[in-house]
Amino acid sequence: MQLVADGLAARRGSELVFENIGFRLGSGQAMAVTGPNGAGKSTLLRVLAGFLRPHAGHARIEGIGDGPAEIAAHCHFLSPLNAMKPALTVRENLAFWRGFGDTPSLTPEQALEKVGLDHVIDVPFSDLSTGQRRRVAIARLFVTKKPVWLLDEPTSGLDARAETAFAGLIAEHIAEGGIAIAATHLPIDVPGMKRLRFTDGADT
Ligand SMILES: Nc1ncnc2c1ncn2[C@@H]1O[C@H](COP(=O)(O)OP(=O)(O)OP(=O)(O)O)[C@@H](O)[C@H]1O
Repeated sequence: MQLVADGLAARRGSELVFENIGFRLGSGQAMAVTGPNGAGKSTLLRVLAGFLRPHAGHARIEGIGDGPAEIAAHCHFLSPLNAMKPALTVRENLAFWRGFGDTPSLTPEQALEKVGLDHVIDVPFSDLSTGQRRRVAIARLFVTKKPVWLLDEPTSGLDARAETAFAGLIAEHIAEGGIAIAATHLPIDVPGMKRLRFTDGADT
């Protein structure tokens, strides 16, 4: 499996955010996307996930198909907003996401163990701390299995220990043949991680 971007350009409103972005990531590879605020890192992830139509170029997962629906079905998108319902408990939120995907994987209990948070399983999401919310959002990556992880500022709000643990989870995911792309301002210590740097304006 390969995630391929060819000559990608994206607009937000009338603004050209970036152009001419190309890369190829195979199974077992991870890439960090870095650059200043507003450079287009989140926009790139949204284009890759199929949420935004590129202005030019295209993205595809070779071996799967290149339609936006096929790509979306094979990607987890971890947004800074966490995508959890505040009034539901952690268990209920993770059970919802587990039922939502095509390929259920770990149970909510097992996924929470991955992020060291099994003790909050029956707590409403709204009662968690910022870092705990982020860790529950990370646990979502494990309740359904998808080979491509698109991670927008995944370690924001995490303490140093949780940051290291999450780098280990990414390393585990790619060792099992997955692909991960993280838009980040904070270094993520995954051995062999590739880099794509956006400069102010748009090019690499
Ligand atoms: N929903 C939106 N509607 C219109 N313009 C947007 C929208 N979201 C982002 N933009 C614009 O697109 C450009 C790129 O934003 P993007 O969020 O991709 O940057 P980023 O590199 O992820 O920034 P940050 O480091 O602050 O997260 C910015 O100029 C921003 O103002």
